[in-house]
Amino acid sequence: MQHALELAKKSPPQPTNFRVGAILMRLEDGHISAEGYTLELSGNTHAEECCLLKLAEEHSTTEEDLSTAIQSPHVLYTTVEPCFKRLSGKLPCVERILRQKSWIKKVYVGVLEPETFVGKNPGRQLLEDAGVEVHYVPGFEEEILAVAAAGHTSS
Ligand SMILES: Nc1nc(=O)c(N)c(NC[C@H](O)[C@H](O)[C@H](O)COP(=O)(O)O)[nH]1
Ligand SMILES: [Zn+2]
Repeated sequence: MQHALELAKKSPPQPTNFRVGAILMRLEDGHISAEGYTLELSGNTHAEECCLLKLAEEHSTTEEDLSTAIQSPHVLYTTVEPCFKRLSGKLPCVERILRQKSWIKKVYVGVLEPETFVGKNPGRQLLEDAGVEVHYVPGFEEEILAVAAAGHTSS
């Protein structure tokens, strides 16, 4: 989670989203298959989205078809829990993860999504219902939120 937080710090501060870092780690050996942070790739991307897009690129496939290219189970670390709704209307990360539930078996989150933009985030339940475990990693909340909201007007 510390590594994901370092990634989040690379994200350009914006008032309209959170700065998030994410890592896709292979379960069997801890190999980092992909990592990303908010807005790393063009197109108003989320950190989790960047991980999937970069991995798809690496396997010469699309994000949608990634589950045909990846077999070994992975865990996703993300400093802020995956979004279930986006003000931009782009596909939320919970949906993106559900498409990959054959190989993304667990999601570790550093904080639950603050209600700043879209209110309560029921994404965790959707993931658990689909068989993707969601684990909360305590101890990083304060720093994760400070980084995530760095682009917001100081409240
Ligand atoms: N888990 C997560 N990873 C991210 O990389 C990111 N930026 C958010 N942020 C959640 C927040 O709810 C959305 O950023 C707003 O709803 C605006 O939506 P867009 O980002 O413009 O699609 N959440
Ligand atoms: Zn998202």
